[in-house]
Amino acid sequence: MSIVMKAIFFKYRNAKEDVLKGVSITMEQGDIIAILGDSGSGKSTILRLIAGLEMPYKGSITINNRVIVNERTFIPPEKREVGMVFQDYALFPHMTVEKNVQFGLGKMSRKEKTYKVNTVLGLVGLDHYGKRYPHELSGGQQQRVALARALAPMPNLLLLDEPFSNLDAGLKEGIRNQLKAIFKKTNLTSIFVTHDREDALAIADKVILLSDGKVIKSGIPNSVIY
Ligand SMILES: Nc1ncnc2c1ncn2[C@@H]1O[C@H](COP(=O)(O)OP(=O)(O)OP(=O)(O)O)[C@@H](O)[C@H]1O
Repeated sequence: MSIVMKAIFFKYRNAKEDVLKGVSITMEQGDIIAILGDSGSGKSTILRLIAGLEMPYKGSITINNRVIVNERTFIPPEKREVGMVFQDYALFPHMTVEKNVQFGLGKMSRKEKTYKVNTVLGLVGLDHYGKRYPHELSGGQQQRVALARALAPMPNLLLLDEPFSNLDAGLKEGIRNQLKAIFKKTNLTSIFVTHDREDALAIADKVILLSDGKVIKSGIPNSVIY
């Protein structure tokens, strides 16, 4: 899954200024990309555009050489096979872990669903937690359930918005390493947004430094962050 964003310009309705001012990013299959930047620099907006929740007024995005958006094309979010994990990873409190993960799997037999749910729970190290409810889990475990839920439909691309924001320092390091291992094992292309240089250094293959809606630097973590 390679993704190419080319000269993207974007403005929110009712806003005066462009939020993205000619953003170009290239990602290769299996890459873990970190978008690093200050609050308000436009990081989440990039994810929203890739997911299809917003539309640029100029530029194009292609996934595996297929145009998903340009002046003439707009592939709707549900047809993009893109998974997303949001900042607050809201799990459904009244559903067990299994049911939470199953949510969004669409049409398939019960047997198939059970297989998928068990596979992804195994992947995130929560094999025996399927029958628990979210409030019976730690913050880090809840975050892993959210990740399992996003992985279950086997997306081509996973977008993560500040996935570590609600974790304390101790938990964070463990989860970062686990995430990296899962992504490498599945060869999943992933993009995560963070304002924390440590996160980017620890997990990314490539870092995109964003400032005021523009990419000001990109490359391997050590060449971008010091
Ligand atoms: N729905 C919206 N309507 C108008 N302006 C918006 C909307 N969402 C975001 N913005 C503005 O767009 C800019 C970029 O927001 P974005 O959420 O992409 O930044 P960010 O880098 O992810 O910030 P943070 O790290 O604080 O989440 C900000 O100035 C924000 O106020």
